Amino acid sequence: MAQDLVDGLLIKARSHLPPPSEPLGKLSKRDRKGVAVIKLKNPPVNSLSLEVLTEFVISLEKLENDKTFRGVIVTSDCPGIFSAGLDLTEMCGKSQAHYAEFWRAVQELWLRLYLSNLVLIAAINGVSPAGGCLISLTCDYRVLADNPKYNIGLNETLLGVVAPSWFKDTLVNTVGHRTAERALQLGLLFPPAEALRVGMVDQVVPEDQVHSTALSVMAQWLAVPDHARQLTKSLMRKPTADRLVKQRDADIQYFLQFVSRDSIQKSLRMYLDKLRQKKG
Ligand SMILES: CCCCC/C=C\C/C=C\CCC/C=C/C(=O)SCCNC(=O)CCNC(=O)[C@H](O)C(C)(C)COP(=O)(O)OP(=O)(O)OC[C@H]1O[C@@H](n2cnc3c(N)ncnc32)[C@H](O)[C@@H]1OP(=O)(O)O
Repeated sequence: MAQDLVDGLLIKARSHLPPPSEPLGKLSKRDRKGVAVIKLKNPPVNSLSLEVLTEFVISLEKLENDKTFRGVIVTSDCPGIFSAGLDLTEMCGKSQAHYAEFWRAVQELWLRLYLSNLVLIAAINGVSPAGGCLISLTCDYRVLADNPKYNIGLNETLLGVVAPSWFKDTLVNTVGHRTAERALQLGLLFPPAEALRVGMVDQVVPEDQVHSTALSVMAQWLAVPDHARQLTKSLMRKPTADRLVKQRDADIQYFLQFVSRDSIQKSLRMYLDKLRQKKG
């Protein structure tokens, strides 16, 4: 039955988007079904570039505004990779204006996801570090594929950077203070069994069952009247989101100051170089 709920929507980097005459949404078709699937598709690693962040926000907004939609499954189109997190090249060697625009887009996506009226289920079908993990943490429920390579966590400290307070809050609200503190300080990436044990994900299932499980879970969440579920979600999450909303500009200034430091730029370059040299 749950299969009837699904329809597709692909989020891709702008350069890969279909031409304007062929819009992303085939809303009439999806109208009848009520659930969309957002598949991140920015090969090779689904890094969250400014373009992807922007497209993601636009797509979510469309779905939020179309009252026939009640739920979204967030998943990946890149085999083995849910998302490699924020695109490191957006934070390296760019202008202050670019950093500000990028960070505002990161904030915007987080706010949209975290406060979404829709039911969001993450079908995590690949590795999910830092920003990738954050996206899943904003969802209402996380289903992770049982593959020992599919680590998940906020590993920012290993890059020499710091997860901002709202990343930290999102994790604390999911796994509790002590687990979050240890995970954040050590930059822990949890394999599936550990992720389940600490509550970073809600379910670990065989890889070929991630999507069907997400669908079943969606059906359960959609069985609750929307208004009651939405108000409850807002009660739980709005105080956390409001902390950022009240100081968005200050948060951007913090980010600018932090990311512009020579030492931080050096750390990020070294990390990127290490990733690139891995192949050679
Ligand atoms: C009190 C003071 C507080 C102050 C706080 C203020 C502000 C906060 C400041 C900063 C906050 C920053 C928050 C950051 C969040 C992030 O999300 S950072 C990103 C973290 N991501 C990672 O660590 C993952 C890195 N990638 C990998 O580990 C692997 O790539 C993989 C995802 C496991 C996939 O592995 P594999 O399939 O083997 O692919 P490759 O490693 O070969 O990668 C292919 C190409 O992709 C490039 N790449 C990988 N990840 C990224 C990325 N995140 N961004 C950009 N590019 C990436 C990689 O370099 C390869 O490129 P080439 O093909 O070699 O060119």
